[in-house]
Amino acid sequence: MKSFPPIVLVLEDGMIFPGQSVGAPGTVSGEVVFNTAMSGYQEVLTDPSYAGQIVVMTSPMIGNTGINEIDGESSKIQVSGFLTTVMCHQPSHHQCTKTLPDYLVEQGAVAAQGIDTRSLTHHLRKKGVLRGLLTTEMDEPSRLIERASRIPAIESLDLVRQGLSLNETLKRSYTSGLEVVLIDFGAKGSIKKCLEDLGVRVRVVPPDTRAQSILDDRPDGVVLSNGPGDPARLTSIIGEVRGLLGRLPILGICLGHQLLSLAVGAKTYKLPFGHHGVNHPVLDLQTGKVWITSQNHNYAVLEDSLPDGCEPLYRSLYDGSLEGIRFSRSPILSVQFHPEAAPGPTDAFPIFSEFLEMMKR
Ligand SMILES: NC(=O)CC[C@H](N)C(=O)O
Repeated sequence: MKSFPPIVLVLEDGMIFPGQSVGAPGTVSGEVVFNTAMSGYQEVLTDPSYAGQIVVMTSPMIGNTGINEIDGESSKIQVSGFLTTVMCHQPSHHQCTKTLPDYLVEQGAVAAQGIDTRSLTHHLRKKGVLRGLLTTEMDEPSRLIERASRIPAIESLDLVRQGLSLNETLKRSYTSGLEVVLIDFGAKGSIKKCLEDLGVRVRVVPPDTRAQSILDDRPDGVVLSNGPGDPARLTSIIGEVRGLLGRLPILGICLGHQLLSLAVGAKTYKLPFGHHGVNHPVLDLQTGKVWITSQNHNYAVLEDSLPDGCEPLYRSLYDGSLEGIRFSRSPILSVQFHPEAAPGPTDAFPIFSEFLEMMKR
């Protein structure tokens, strides 16, 4: 039987969770968050919104279908660290090209199996997100705890500008005749794909692109992507988003939704332990329908801070937090959940068609 080197997760509050290393040796740090998805670990690992975070999967066994060539949301692993109870070392799936542990090692990602993810998740639910050090380099517990307490808060990190661009140029047919600019704050590949599947030409631009240069190219609409970190620290980007308001149709997704809200003067706040999973029920306030959505965020927009002309459209049925808004005077639609799913249910795909209709009008 193969043996695995020891690894520990050390939290800033002094809790220590031992496990076995199934990735590369080394030390990583970040904000520890739990994700309740039972599948879709490849999408989670490669979602740039997770930069700066160590992800705990609550599902007890991860890796059963291995890694394939198609499900990556970007070209590399983006999470800071990855924790499971049981890691599958012998996957089975017809599209599988390598095992999850082999992928973690190849990508230099620090990861653990054998972690008591249930008690860790209970702890995070009680205390809220905590900073953690995940390391194969053993030391005195007191020294490790001291190091964990010195990890910079995610709010102080410039994660969006770490160059997470989506620049693959696939040959597609643009049957709708529409062109959108996708501002890449760490965009998941599936957002671009969903738009392209609807026949939209997508031009990806970097996070610091000026509003005027986007407007000069006269696209039919702008999509503000998902991305990592605290939205409120992105002040210059929020200023540029403000410059787009009322000038063309805009769709905001997750971080994009938060930036759009901040641009109109609303406020964001940090949730106690975030929403990370694929079964989050959201109420459509217009129709009374419930959508099951894919979610990954630690911040939310404060509903009470929305200005006039900006109405709540969706609300979380877990904690009542705001999940989407619409503007009465301009074609702007903005959602906190992930209409592109990946991983997760596709209930919210119609958000993209609704945006297309806005652009056509
Ligand atoms: N997926 C995202 O875009 C996440 C947005 C933001 N970083 C948050 O945690 O709330």
